[in-house]
Amino acid sequence: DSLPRFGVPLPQDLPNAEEELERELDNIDKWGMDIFRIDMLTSHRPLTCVSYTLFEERNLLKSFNIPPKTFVTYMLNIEEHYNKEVKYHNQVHAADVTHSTHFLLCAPALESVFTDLEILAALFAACIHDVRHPGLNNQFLVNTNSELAIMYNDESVLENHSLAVAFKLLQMDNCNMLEALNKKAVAAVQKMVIDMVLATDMVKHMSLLAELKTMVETKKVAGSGVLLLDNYSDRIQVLKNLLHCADLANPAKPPDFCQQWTQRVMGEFFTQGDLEKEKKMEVSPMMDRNTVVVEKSQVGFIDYIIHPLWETWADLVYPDAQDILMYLEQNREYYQGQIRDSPPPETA
Ligand SMILES: O[C@@H](CN1CCOCC1)Cn1nccc1-c1ccc(OC(F)F)c(OC2CCCC2)c1
Ligand SMILES: [Mg+2]
Ligand SMILES: [Zn+2]
Repeated sequence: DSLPRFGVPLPQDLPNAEEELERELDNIDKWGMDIFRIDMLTSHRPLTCVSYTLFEERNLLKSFNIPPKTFVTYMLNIEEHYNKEVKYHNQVHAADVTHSTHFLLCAPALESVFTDLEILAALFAACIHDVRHPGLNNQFLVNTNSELAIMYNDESVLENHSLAVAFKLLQMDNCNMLEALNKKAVAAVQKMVIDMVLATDMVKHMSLLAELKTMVETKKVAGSGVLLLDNYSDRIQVLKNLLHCADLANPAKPPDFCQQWTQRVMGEFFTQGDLEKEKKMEVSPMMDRNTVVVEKSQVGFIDYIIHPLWETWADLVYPDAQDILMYLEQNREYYQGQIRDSPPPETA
């Protein structure tokens, strides 16, 4: 039983789904790839389709003797363990972050900087980084003394849970995509994946950004312009920031994608806010559907979190991320313009 061409069976009711999907996947090396259309064309299995396409394109299945059937079985299993009812932290977000991770790894400034093992670890981390996300944030799980918060002693609860689930699923029948790697390589991948996924916890944001800024100030560059990273600590620090950037890339995407992501995340946040109200808890900031001004929140999010992070990343890989910064500034202007009675843009 051979695998379908893109790893996943396509919807029967769409006559030319395969050629439509091929057309979308032709953009896999572009920032503007339409992950929402790929979600539709794959009957909501974008993660398996995108990860399979990327691993094939990067020749990682052959390099690490990963049987394609095992890879697809594991990824479909991981995809099943993303929660379809959750509006933002579902398999479409995971596929988007995996694609963004791939794109950022393609930066000329990072050319031949990372080994195939490190690239495998980064893509794997992106695929699994939010698996089994309940659509509730760490603070809520801690405040409600949830099973998960108790299990992980209130520390990076969601991130620890996603990692544990991902490595547990690896042990299921015909799912161990790392079976051909030697013990040392498996241990190295596992450590890198743990370090990267734990770094996606937003509480780590400020310290991660501070380290990135220091790295930019002291960055060593080879004659060819590629980054010189000669120890694990520097290498994993760049990979942690790369995944964190990919996780926080929505405001740096083309406007219509940015706006779709905003709708999804507000849907998830308001659902949590409603639950907090129901439980007579204090409603979290940005989660009260009766008081949040979405456009203002997005401008603040971009100004205080997203732009500082992406500006620093763009410095690190200069001049590679300039068009990403352009989308970010475009989206900021859009939201600023949407704020009622906001001052008109200065005329030139
Ligand atoms: O929660 C966010 C950071 N906190 C920092 C403290 O203040 C509240 C927001 C980051 N985060 N974590 C998970 C998902 C997201 C997250 C991802 C895309 C978001 O917006 C858009 F790009 F789609 C997003 O927007 C929220 C709502 C308005 C402003 C922030 C949030
Ligand atoms: Mg997360
Ligand atoms: Zn995420």
